[in-house]
Amino acid sequence: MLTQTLTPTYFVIDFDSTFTKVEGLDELAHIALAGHPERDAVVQHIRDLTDKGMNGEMSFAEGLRRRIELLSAGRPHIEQLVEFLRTKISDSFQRNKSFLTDHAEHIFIVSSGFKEFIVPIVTELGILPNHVYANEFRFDEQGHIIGIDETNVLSTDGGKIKLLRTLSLPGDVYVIGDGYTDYELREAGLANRFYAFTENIARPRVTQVADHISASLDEFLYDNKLSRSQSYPKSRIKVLLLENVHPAAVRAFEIEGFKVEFVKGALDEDELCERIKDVSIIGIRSKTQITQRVLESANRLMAIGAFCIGTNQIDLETAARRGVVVFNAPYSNTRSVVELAVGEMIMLIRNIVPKSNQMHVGNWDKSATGSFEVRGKKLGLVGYGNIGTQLSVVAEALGMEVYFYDVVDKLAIGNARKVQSLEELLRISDVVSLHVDGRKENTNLIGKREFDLMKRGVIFMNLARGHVVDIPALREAIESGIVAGAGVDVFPKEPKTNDESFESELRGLPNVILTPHIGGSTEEAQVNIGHYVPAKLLEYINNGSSYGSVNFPEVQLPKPGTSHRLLHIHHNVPGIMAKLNSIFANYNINITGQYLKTDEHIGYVIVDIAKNYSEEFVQELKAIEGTIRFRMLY
Ligand SMILES: NC(=O)c1ccc[n+]([C@@H]2O[C@H](COP(=O)([O-])OP(=O)(O)OC[C@H]3O[C@@H](n4cnc5c(N)ncnc54)[C@H](O)[C@@H]3O)[C@@H](O)[C@H]2O)c1
Ligand SMILES: O=C(O)CC[C@@H](O)C(=O)O
Repeated sequence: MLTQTLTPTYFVIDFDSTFTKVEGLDELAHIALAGHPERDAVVQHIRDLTDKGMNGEMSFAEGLRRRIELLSAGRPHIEQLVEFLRTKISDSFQRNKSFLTDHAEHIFIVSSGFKEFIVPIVTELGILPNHVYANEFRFDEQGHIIGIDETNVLSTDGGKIKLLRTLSLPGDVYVIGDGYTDYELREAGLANRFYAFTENIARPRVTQVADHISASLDEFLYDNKLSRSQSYPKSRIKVLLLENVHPAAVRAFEIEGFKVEFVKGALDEDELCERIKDVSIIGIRSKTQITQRVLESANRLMAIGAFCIGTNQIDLETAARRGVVVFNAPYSNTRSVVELAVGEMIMLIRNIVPKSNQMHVGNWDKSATGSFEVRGKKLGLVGYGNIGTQLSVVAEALGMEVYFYDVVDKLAIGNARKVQSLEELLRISDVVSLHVDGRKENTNLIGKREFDLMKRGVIFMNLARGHVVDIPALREAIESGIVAGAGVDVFPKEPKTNDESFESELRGLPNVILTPHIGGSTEEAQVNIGHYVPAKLLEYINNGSSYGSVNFPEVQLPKPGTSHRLLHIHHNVPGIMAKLNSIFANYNINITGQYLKTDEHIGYVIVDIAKNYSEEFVQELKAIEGTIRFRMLY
């Protein structure tokens, strides 16, 4: 942790919706009114009164009096409330217990809530009991709440102001809270700064007047250069998710405390250059092009998540040279593509599409002409990777003979047979299915020459990438009868959103199944991807692990434990490690773990250190010639 301290400063912290995620009095009503026929309505009434008070729309004293009247609670309910509040302490307060204990002498809880439930909670995190200023209940002999201590200054309008005047703190005062009454301390000149705390609730009337907005305690501590649990506050990390990725992904980043922006469609290059400026993580699918220009506009970008298999839409090399790690989901939708390919293959070879279309206009054409079984037919797979091999297994189970051609020497699975050239594969196959990756060199891999090599009456399928097939040549092959049926899921030019129309020379042809790039679009695949890709990205952001990346040296790391972890990404040129190590030696810093992986262009070194470090040490590491990016984790 950074160990700088501040000149004498007092921290005045609110309780409800700041120290805890909820409003204590609202929750007390919820507990006390269990079984009451109108519980929801009464609790809602109490919440409305709380909100009015917090927003400064109602006299505080009046709101408090009316809430207490509605409560009908007693001591046992307060005990239950305390148990409940223990589970509702704001995440960033829990993470930063050491700040609360280390600065206990300078921290005051000033709240319009009640000591009976505030003291047990805050003292567990190191707050001194005599530094808690809050209201107190009055009880009857049976322990029922019958009112509040009206002599307590906090039960009156302007109570926090009056209290702070009496405290007369001898130094700077920073107020952290979510309510208007917290801001009023600043307005009254009793505080130097007011931080609107928005981790649990952001009230526009309060944030508008705040000196700063802090989405977490880490952000407050970061602003004030105080020791904290996060080197860089997560609430400042912006995640941009495009192309309608699964809600599981949004949740994963929000739970982590990141700021998430969600966009349903893709963005074009200009829009993206603008939107990506302050983004740290971007999630896309197949439509968004992450070009060199986009990457050059992305000043803060650390990682890209391709919520799909293909990564040809991303300039992977430029990303790596800029220290941006790219992850994809290499298997999450494989099965979905295979099932669609099998379904289409059977529909096409049976000539079902024209027959179905005829039925819709009233024509009954019961004939077997031009309809075949897949059993015993030769399936030719171009590309024998994850999808190709899985399709191979399923097709064999259907009784097909499987042949494949791959540029890499691949081991045949089951009874599938490897052929030596694309030409040979095209000549022998009854069904040709493309499953190559989208590298540039595969542009127009299948054109007129290749269609001319195929058997007359072949079934042709492309569920890989649009640019792999020369579309005019495919149209010609369909019209000339070489291709008897085609299934096409991917196109050289695809609409960016569902509102754009689809233009293609393949429209209107017989026995052609056109699908809108949905090979991987099943609920199962999308939910898998929605969990898988964020997990990879978070492992990289939180831990430094690049395992599974498609453009970066892969390192799988243990958790940093109590060490500080330094991540240094550099151009792969000689001498960098020697320079790094000499800086560690000069500052007498003990290394507890070191991991290094390089590829042709970059080096990625991770160093765990046991000792506190200074800002000069960090600056020296950053200044090493050839450094691309430096990050500190703890
Ligand atoms: N339609 C969809 O919704 C959808 C869904 C998922 C994947 N895909 C696409 O499907 C394709 C295959 O995916 P995968 O997961 O099997 O990929 P993969 O990387 O596992 O396999 C691709 C295989 O193609 C081979 N290959 C590349 N170029 C070749 C060439 N010119 N000739 C022969 N072999 C070649 C590679 O060596 C590799 O074995 C990718 O293009 C992917 O983007 C589409
Ligand atoms: O869902 C997508 O946009 C892409 C699906 C597919 O082409 C992939 O590469 O996984």
